[in-house]
Amino acid sequence: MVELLQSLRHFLLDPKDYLGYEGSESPEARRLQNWCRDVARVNGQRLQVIKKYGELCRHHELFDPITTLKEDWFHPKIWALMKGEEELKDVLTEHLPGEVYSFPLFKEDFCDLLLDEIFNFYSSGLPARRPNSMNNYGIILSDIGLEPFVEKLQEFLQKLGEELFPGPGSCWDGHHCFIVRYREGEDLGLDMHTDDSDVTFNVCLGLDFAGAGLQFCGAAGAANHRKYSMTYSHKKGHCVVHLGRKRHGADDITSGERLNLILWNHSSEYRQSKDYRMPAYAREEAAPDPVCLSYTHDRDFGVFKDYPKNKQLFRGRGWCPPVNAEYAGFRPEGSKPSL
Ligand SMILES: O=C(O)CCC(=O)C(=O)O
Ligand SMILES: [Fe+2]
Repeated sequence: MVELLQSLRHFLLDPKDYLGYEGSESPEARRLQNWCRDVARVNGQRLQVIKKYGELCRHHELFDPITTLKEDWFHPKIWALMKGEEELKDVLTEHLPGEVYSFPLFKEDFCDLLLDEIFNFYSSGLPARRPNSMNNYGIILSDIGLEPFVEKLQEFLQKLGEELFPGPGSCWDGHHCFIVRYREGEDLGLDMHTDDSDVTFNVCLGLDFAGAGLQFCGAAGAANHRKYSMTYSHKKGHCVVHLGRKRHGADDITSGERLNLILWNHSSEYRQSKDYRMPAYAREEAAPDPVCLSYTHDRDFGVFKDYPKNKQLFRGRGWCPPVNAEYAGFRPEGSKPSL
């Protein structure tokens, strides 16, 4: 153990020396040097923002690394479940066994408090990275000083993950937690996708809105990957939890504004398993359901739908389905139907 920690320390302090690249001008050494420089720059900027926002934040209790989560933030049913005073079946709605569930997580007052903090960050004018390539208006919570809150929340939800999704829901040791925001003139909805997450929690924080159903299709690699399974309707304070590999997407908001907290959980242990490293990829059972099509991922999107405005650049970039998983009668976009 001591040796392992010493090696880790050596690598973190001086990766070039650790890997024997010191003094070398090889492409690998240069790549490593550039990578270290980029990571240091991004991390430096992030720490600056956290420090500055520490002086501007409104709800200090959210940022405190020491104190535990407050009972008063949580819906009484989930709190009681975690204390062993409620039964799972009385707290949880099972939408798709082993794949999608929902439950009340936060009290409405706590959603308002969290949103007050988020809007305060927006109005601070401090820079924030976008949570992923698809959400352009969200915030990564660790980037504004809320990493301790995210860690405590993940720990709080771990038992539930383990019970509902043995494997992907076990032994979480990483997270990516962010706010997504949808309103007129900004992002309206989200294309069909799977998450870089083993298990995803998605909590609606408000505000008032219409539309924005969360559509679920099949799991990546399953014969029904692009077949419709259900629509979840968001409710303030309620959380939907699903396998990251389940294909899902958000309908456009038709009025109002929606902000959700998304918690992606990673389990290194699960990621070393055969199930994760060598997943079976079944042939698709039939042509996709239109609601399950993705303009960012699918090779046949244009066969069934017109590309949305400003999304033409994705044409021809899709990978799904892989060649060996094509359904009978598949044709990629741009090809002529056979007579
Ligand atoms: O907008 C939503 O509710 C879903 C967001 C989502 O799936 C994601 O960010 O990965
Ligand atoms: Fe997602």
